[in-house]
Amino acid sequence: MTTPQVVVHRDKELMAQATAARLITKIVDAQAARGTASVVLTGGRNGNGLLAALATAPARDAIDWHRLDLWWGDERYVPADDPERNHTQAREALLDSVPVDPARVHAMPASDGPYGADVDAAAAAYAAELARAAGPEDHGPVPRFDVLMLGVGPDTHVASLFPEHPAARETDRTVVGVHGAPKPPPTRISLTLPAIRAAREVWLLAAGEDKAGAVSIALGGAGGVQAPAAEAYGRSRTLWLLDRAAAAKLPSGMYPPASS
Ligand SMILES: O=C1O[C@H](COP(=O)(O)O)[C@@H](O)[C@H](O)[C@H]1O
Repeated sequence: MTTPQVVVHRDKELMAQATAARLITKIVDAQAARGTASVVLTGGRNGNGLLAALATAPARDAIDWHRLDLWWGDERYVPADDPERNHTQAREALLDSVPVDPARVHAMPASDGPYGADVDAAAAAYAAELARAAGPEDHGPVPRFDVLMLGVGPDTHVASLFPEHPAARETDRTVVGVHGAPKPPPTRISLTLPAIRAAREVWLLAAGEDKAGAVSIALGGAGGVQAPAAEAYGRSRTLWLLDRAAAAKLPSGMYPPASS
């Protein structure tokens, strides 16, 4: 487990812009070192805010978009063109305006796709796609993603791993179908904590006062079943990227002064 590092920005707009700049640098460095980069996207307000900031960042053209693999941490199991899909929202915020290679955009299956209503089969198919992408150097069933991003929900959920739900207890499978999620829509697909922990870096995003309780619980020593965000960490780095409102309930000694 890597010890979480906490960075606090003045507000959610600055947090999105600073995280976009951080992500550009990380992708460019990974492409220079290994030829390609792999990033796991998150849905939700902060994930989409980051993608929108990336879309307007002048330095976005430093990324070689053709040599970037994009995966998702979770998906709402609805039809492919549903506006609630994380993939649809990512396309609108960024992906439709940059030259990504469609073969490297690994969207999770949709409910009107080949698996129909069988979300467990859809999750197994995504696990198989991840396993095919993993090389010997990854030493496991998923690639060592360069960056895996997670929006933190007000209840401490990350991806579609909700507190006390079976998916948050999964220790074997890398991707699971989620049934009866407390946040709509109830049927979802999610990476599990073991898959999340395969990433080199895990970045947790939280902005707004409705996230302050979740941030303090997760960083205050809770377990991963009660607070899934608490046990989402990367192999070499775990970074919590917050705005002041989301950090309001943390002890001030836990992080450096917020950027102004
Ligand atoms: O439903 C979801 O919610 C979380 C957090 O979303 P937010 O709007 O509260 O920031 C998100 O991380 C997840 O990907 C998404 O499916």
